[in-house]
Amino acid sequence: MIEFKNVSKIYNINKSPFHALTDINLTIPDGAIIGILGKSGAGKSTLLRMVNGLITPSQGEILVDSRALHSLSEREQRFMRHTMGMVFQNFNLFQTKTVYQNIEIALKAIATPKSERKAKIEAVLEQVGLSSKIHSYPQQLSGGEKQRVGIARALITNPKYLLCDEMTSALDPKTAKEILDLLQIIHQQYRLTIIFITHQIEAVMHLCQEVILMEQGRVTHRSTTLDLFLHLDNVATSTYLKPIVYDVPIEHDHVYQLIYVGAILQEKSILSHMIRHFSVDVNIIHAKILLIGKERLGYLYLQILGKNQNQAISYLREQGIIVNSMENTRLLENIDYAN
Ligand SMILES: Nc1ncnc2c1ncn2[C@@H]1O[C@H](COP(=O)(O)OP(=O)(O)OP(=O)(O)O)[C@@H](O)[C@H]1O
Repeated sequence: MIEFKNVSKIYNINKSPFHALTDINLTIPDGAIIGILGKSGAGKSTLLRMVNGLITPSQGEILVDSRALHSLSEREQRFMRHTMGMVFQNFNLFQTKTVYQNIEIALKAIATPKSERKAKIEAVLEQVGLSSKIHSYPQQLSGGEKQRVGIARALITNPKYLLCDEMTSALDPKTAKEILDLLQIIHQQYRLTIIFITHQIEAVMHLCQEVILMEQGRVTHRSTTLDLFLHLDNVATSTYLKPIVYDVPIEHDHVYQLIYVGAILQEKSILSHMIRHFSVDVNIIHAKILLIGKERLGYLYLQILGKNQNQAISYLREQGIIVNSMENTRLLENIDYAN
């Protein structure tokens, strides 16, 4: 388990203090697969690098498996670092070394006897689907393959924690998805704790059960990923997430946003029932289905007209559907696309 207790980090920039992290309190339980999401400069990398002691806090403390990092001797810190694998956006591979040699470096660091290295490296390369590239150099590999080497190098020391720093940000969407699928398999197989920092919400939606949002050095939200999208309107810092859901201007009156999990609308014929029973007119403005892990989350924008409009909406809510009025929403004007 990893715990942050009142952790702050102050950098000195041109002799002025700069608060990169402010009063972070977090617990990351063993076996979690957790996404830390925020815009560039939010403090994600600083936070991640504190977990393995690469950056020390200015205030507060970090506990790994109930032991405060700052209280560890140098030898103990080295040992603790070996329980943590790290994967980077830019792969951090030695260009003049082969795939085999790049991974061997990690084994040398923990003094694995030479006689044991070959079998371990072959096994981990098979695991990440890269056996055929064992003697290739990084420049002979695609981005996805380089990241597989990065993952293999992180896994070879049997870490308990996997720290992922924007690891899919340099990859095209299809390759990124393949890498995330691989991480999921690794997570299931080894029950690793995975901390995945990113500014890509799509990666979090695909991989992470839980999400932490960061803004300007603070944690502003934590929930399951599904809950984040069920209640996006309640999340103060979600303006740059909203285009995922709201990508059309809503110019009509009496438009409501319906949010529901799974296929409940079709299975229970809810809309047909509502239209018949309450004699309302319904126009579909926009519809979208998001995949959160294996769960389907539906967003439906409906114009609902008629004198029984309010009863119809109450009925939808009784069926477990979240209904938000889009009245007075100036959607596109409010969206901050920069991230
Ligand atoms: N060594 C440093 N010295 C001074 N300022 C720093 C240092 N490292 C980071 N910062 C500043 O701290 C803030 C947080 O940086 P950090 O890299 O943790 O953010 P991030 O969310 O990971 O951003 P990105 O997604 O762009 O990597 C930024 O404003 C950055 O400029």
